[in-house]
Amino acid sequence: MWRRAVSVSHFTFAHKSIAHNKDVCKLKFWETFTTETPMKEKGTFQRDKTPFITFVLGGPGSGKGTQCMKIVENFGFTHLSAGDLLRREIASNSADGTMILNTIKEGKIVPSELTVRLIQKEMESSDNYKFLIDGFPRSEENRIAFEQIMGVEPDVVLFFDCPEDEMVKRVLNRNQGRVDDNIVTIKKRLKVFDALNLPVVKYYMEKGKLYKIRAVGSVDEIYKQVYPVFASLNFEQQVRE
Ligand SMILES: Nc1ncnc2c1ncn2[C@@H]1O[C@H](COP(=O)(O)OP(=O)(O)OP(=O)(O)O)[C@@H](O)[C@H]1O
Ligand SMILES: O=c1ccn([C@@H]2O[C@H](COP(=O)(O)O)[C@@H](O)[C@H]2O)c(=O)[nH]1
Ligand SMILES: [Mg+2]
Repeated sequence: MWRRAVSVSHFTFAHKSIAHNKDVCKLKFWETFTTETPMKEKGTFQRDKTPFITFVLGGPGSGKGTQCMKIVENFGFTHLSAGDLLRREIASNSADGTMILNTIKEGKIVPSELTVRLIQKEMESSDNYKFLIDGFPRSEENRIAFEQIMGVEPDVVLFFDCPEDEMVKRVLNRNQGRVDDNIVTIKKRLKVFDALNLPVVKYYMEKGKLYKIRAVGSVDEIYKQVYPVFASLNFEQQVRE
């Protein structure tokens, strides 16, 4: 099992509060939004090098992917977008492709074990040890499955807090041909986010691992809040010419 090498307890600007407090405890609704099946077995992730894992959370269109690209450039992380891994499964006509496509179209959550196995495969085949896991965990089920299968927890959790009207505007303007970038699915994704993802945000806030980023303004303005989180960890930065 991987063991933690870097403690986050020395961070100087811990998270204080989250928006939508009234919405964070709606776990009982999870069955409405997920195609979850029970976990079959517990396991642990075997690898030589201790990983440094950052979960990147936030609603649809909050700018997770955009900010991850900048973190990769400055700090040499490997970016694993759970949504991209699932879309790759669809594109490769895998056995689960149709189920994944239908789940994404409905804005629901793909069974945890499937997503965790995709992330696990990418992490285990990577030479890197620093990972940004973008758009995961989407629910407490996801979080628990990751911990059980991988045997590790994240070191840092970023939460991009963005007003709904701004998220909707960004998603509708994204123009990347995604099947879920339409107003009907966006409304469903926002409901799922409130009901299932915010409890995960709350969990990591209570664990002292959460960094809430106010995700409004320009990309660079937002990144000014993100940069110090990683700079404070003394990662050797990539020098770009
Ligand atoms: N600060 C910003 N201001 C305006 N537009 C932005 C900003 N950040 C990102 N965008 C744009 O908004 C859209 C959504 O951003 P992005 O794909 O990074 O969000 P995301 O959180 O990864 O969304 P999803 O969860 O749907 O994958 C993109 O078209 C991106 O270029
Ligand atoms: O862990 C995950 C991540 C994503 N999904 C499904 O994919 C879409 C799109 O995800 P993005 O992060 O916005 O790219 C999401 O709405 C879910 O349907 C998932 O099930 N589990
Ligand atoms: Mg994204």
